[in-house]
Amino acid sequence: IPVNPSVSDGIPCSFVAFSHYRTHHFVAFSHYRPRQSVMAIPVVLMQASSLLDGAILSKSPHLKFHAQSLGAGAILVNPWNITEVAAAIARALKMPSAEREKRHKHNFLHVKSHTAQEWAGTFERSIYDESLNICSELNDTVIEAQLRTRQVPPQLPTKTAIETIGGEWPILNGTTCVELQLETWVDEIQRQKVQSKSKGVTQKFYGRTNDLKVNRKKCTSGQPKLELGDSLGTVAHGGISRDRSAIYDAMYAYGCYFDNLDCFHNRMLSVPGFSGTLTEPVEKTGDQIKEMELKVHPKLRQPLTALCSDPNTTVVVLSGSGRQVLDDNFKDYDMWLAAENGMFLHPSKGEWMTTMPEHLNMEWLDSVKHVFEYFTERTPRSHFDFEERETSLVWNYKYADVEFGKLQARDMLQHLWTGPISNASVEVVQGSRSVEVRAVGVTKGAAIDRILGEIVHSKSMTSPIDYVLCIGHFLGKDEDIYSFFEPDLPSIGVGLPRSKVTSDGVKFPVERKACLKEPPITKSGPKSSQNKATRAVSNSEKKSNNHISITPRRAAPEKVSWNVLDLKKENYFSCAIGRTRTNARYTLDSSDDVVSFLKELANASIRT
Ligand SMILES: O=P(O)(O)OC[C@H]1O[C@@H](O)[C@H](O)[C@@H](O)[C@@H]1O
Repeated sequence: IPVNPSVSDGIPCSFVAFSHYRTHHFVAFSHYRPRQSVMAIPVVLMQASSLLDGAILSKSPHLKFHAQSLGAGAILVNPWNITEVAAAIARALKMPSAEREKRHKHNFLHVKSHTAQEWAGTFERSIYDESLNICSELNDTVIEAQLRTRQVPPQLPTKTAIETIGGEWPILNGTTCVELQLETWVDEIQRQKVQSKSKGVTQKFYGRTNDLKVNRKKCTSGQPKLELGDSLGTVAHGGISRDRSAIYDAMYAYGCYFDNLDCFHNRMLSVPGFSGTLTEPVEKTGDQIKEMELKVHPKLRQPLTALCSDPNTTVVVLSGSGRQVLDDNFKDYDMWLAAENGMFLHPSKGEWMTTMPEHLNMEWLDSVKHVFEYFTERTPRSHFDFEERETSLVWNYKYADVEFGKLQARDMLQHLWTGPISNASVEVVQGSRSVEVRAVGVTKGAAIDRILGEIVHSKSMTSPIDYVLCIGHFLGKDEDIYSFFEPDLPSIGVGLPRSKVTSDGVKFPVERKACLKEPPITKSGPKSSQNKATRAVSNSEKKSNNHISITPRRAAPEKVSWNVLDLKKENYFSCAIGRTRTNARYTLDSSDDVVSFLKELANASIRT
C-alpha cells in the first residue's frame, strides 16, 4: 500500500484496504481528519478471527482518536518520515505471530470493552472540541468556556488595596473623624479617654501636649491641617490622603498617636497561591530539572517576613504542591501552609495535619500513573511526579514543544475520559500546560472553609477577619476560592470546631459572614459541615523521607456560634496572576508584580 503524504491539498491520503481486511498482511492508517480515524475500530473488529500481520497507525498530529486507544497494539509512525514508514511496514510483515497476536488482542479487547455508546460520546466530545476551535488551546471545560465570554478584569488597584487595609475611621463621641479637623480632634484627645464607637471597642487615645503647641502653630500659619476621613481624602499642601501610613506620618508630626492601632487596622487574611504567584520567574537555562524546582521569589523574603509578623495579618499559602515543597520554601516564615490544595495543613506554629476525608478513595492513582508514564515517554521534556503528592497527579508539558504538548494532552484526556479510570471518583483538571487528576471534590475553594476554621481556632481570634486578599495563578477549578469570599454571594457556613467562645457583644455591619456553627458530635468526634475534619497525619500516612511530624488530634470543641468573616465588598481583593480569563475581581501580570505589591503592603503594615 503506497504511502504518499504529499497529495494535492497537503493532506496525507488515507490508505485503507477496506474491502480486503481479512486478506491483507497489514493495514496502515494515516489520517489528518479525526472523523476518519475511527475506521481503525471496524478494522480491528473485522480482523478478530483472522489476524492482520500488523496495524500501522500514524502519529500525525490530528490522529488523536485511535493513536492512543489502539496505539499500544499498533506500530506508531510519523507519516512524513518515509524511511520510518518503510521500516514499520517491513516490521509488520515480518512480525512473529505471537507478537502479532498479542498486539491484536490488546486492540481487540479495547474495542470490545468500549461500547458504541461510549465511543459515540467520546467522538461527540471530539467534534465539540473542534467546533470550539480549541486546537489552539486546552480550554474546553465548561467553566473555561464560560470564562472566555467574560470581560478581562481590571488590574489590581494596589494603592486602594493598601489604603483599605487601614480600616475604618474611628468615631469620637458620636462624631466621626471625617468631620473633625486635627485641632478639634486633639482637643478631644486631651480628654485622655475617648470612647471610640467604631467596632464597639473602647479605645484610648492620647495626645502629647508639648508637641501640640508646635503643631498648632503650624496650623495657624496656613500649613496643612489634617483632616481625616472619607469625604476629605487629600489635604492641601500636605498630600495627605486616605493612605493610612500618610495619615500616621501626619499624626506623628502633630504629636498624636494611638495607644492601640487596632482601631485603624483591619484583620487581614492573605491567601496567596505558590506556583506562578510567589515563585521566581523561570529563566530558560536549559537545565530543566533545576527550572522545575519551585522556588519562592528571592525578593519576597522581606515583605513576607513583615506581613507574617503583623499580628493583625494571617498569611496562608494555599498550593497544589506537596508538603515537602512548601516546607522547603516557607519553613522560615510565621505563616500557615496548605499543601495539595488544602488536603494537608500546617499551622504557623505546629505540625502537618490532614483535612482529607478519612475514606477518600485513592485506588485510581496507579492507573493514572500508567497513563502519565505512557505519555511522558512519548512527549519529550514533559514530566510528572516530579514532586511527591498523595491526592493528585499532574502531568506537565510546560517545557515540551508547545504544539506537540497540546496534542498529546488532548490524546491523554481522551484516554482518561474513556480509559480505566472513566468510572473512578476522580476529576480531570486541565491547565494551560498541564493535565491533573485529583479525587473528586478537592479544590482550593472547598479547602478554605476548613482552613479558616483551623486558623480561627488556633489564633483564638476575638474579632472577625474583615479584609481578604486572595491572589493566585489558580486553575479554573480552583477559582472557586475567589467566589468563596465574594461578599455578594449568599453567606457560607464554616463548619470546623473551635475551642474558644468569643465575646458576644461584637456586632458589625455585615455584608459577608462565615459562621462557625456547632458541629454535629458523632462517635468518632465532631465533623465539619462537609463531613470533613482535620486530623493529624498518621504514621502510616506520613512519608518516611520528608520529616513531617505528627500532631495529636485535638480535644472535642466547645459549643460555639461565631462569625469568622465579616467582609465588606470593598475589603475584598481577589486577584489572578497572569490570567485574563478569571473569576477574580482583578489581575496582575506576573509574580514580579506580586512582589512589588506585597512590598508596599508590608511597608504600610510596618509603619502602622
Ligand atoms: O497551586 P499553586 O502552587 O498555587 O499553583 C497554581 C497552578 O500553577 C500553575 O503554574 C501550575 O501549572 C498548576 O499545576 C498549578 O495548579
